[in-house]
Amino acid sequence: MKVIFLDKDAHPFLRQALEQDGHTVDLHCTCDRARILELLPQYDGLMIRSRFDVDRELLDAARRLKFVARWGVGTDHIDLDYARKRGIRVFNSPEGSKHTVAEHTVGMLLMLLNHLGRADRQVRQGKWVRRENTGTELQYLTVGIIGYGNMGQMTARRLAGFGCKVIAHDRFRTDYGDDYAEAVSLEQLQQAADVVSLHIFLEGNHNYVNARWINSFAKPFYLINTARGQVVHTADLVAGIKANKVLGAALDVNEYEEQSFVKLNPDELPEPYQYLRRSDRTVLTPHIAGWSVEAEEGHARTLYRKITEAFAQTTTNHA
Ligand SMILES: NC(=O)C1=CN([C@@H]2O[C@H](COP(=O)(O)OP(=O)(O)OC[C@H]3O[C@@H](n4cnc5c(N)ncnc54)[C@H](OP(=O)(O)O)[C@@H]3O)[C@@H](O)[C@H]2O)C=CC1
Ligand SMILES: O=C(O)C(=O)CO
Repeated sequence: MKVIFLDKDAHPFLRQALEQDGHTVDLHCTCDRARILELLPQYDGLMIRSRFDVDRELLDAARRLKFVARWGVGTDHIDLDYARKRGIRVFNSPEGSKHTVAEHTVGMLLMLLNHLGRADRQVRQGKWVRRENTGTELQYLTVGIIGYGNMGQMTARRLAGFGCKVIAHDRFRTDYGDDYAEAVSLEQLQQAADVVSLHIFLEGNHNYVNARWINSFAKPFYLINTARGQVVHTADLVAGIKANKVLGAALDVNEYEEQSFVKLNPDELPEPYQYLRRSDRTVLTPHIAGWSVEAEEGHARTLYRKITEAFAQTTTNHA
């Protein structure tokens, strides 16, 4: 097979293993989309993170494409229905990043509960503030996980060690097959949770966190979002923080990240986002929950396994 890689920073394992199996791998990392459309007809496989939308136009250009290997998890930029119709397999690699997402989630939660971001900034500015930075112990809290898939399960497993109560709501499943979280309905979660961590995908979940959803909680709560920015309606979240319905928010993703940090000055973003930047009750990270040294190799090995299992043309010992 001929495979085109659109990411020069990808861990070398996948490329090397495919080459050792006799496939050809070409790196085209700096091309723009127009050039990729010209190149694609020659390729059987496409390896991509999230640089371009893998939409109908791109899939049509790739006349002999057999697979798309999504280096990472979210497939919201891939037209999965059309790929399926064309018989193109789509592989992703949640096995690679589920541990680091879980650790990042817990890290952000600890930052919120213990005011670590603010305290760090204050000490750097020469301020020694203690009472205002008094923490809240996780062990006495109930953490509600929304979406009990790869990331949700790993987060529950990490949280179990802190002694807190972990409950989880997943839209279809009620038997989780583990002891880390108790399965509950959304309404039960909204009654009990002190912390909510979002681990749902974007499809069908735009503005999932909105004013009505926030106001349905029995108690003020902390919100963590490592899923997708557009799952949260930012203006409604800010209103919730101002009304003390939301005690704090840790966001690794935000609804403006695509159009802003790539193309615009963050200072030009709308006011709700400026509020999140100014507030002491937020923790903001640049969509890095899924990034760790170990995850990179994990993505490479996972995709190699999935590609070779699907096409079963080679027998190797790499995986
Ligand atoms: N910040 C980062 O760097 C990273 C972010 N992510 C993001 O994390 C998210 C989760 O990934 P992953 O755990 O692999 O996804 P999974 O598909 O494994 O899990 C998501 C779960 O959420 C459930 N679900 C979807 N919508 C709802 C809803 N409205 N209410 C309750 N449950 C719902 C799904 O149910 P069902 O399948 O039954 O429909 C599924 O069980 C994705 O958006 C992904 O892109 C992932 C890696 C890194
Ligand atoms: O893999 C994903 O879905 C990510 O968001 C990583 O950047």
